[in-house]
Amino acid sequence: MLFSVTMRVDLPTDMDPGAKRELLQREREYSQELQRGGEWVHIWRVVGSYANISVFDVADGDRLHGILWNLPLFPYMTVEVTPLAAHPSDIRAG
Ligand SMILES: O=C(O)CC1=CCC(=O)O1
Repeated sequence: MLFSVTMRVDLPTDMDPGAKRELLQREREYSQELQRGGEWVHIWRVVGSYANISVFDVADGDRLHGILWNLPLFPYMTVEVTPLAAHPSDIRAG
């Protein structure tokens, strides 16, 4: 199943710089592992925002929930999930 996920990040302005660096490093490693595994298909920065739009290809909503819940940045995120379906006008669809 394909999902579009918008993640908005709001870190506390007074967060310890070392803790912030470590958190962002863990987030990057976690994300890149899922990208290499094929479940995190796209990640795009939203221009002008500390936010991304990502596309996930996962078995079901439970799997996506598990992935999102375990994001190191999850406690500092607002997440919006949109399930995707094939569009009949897509020229790539058989
Ligand atoms: O910077 C972001 O948009 C938050 C994020 C999610 C995965 C990642 O590597 O960074």
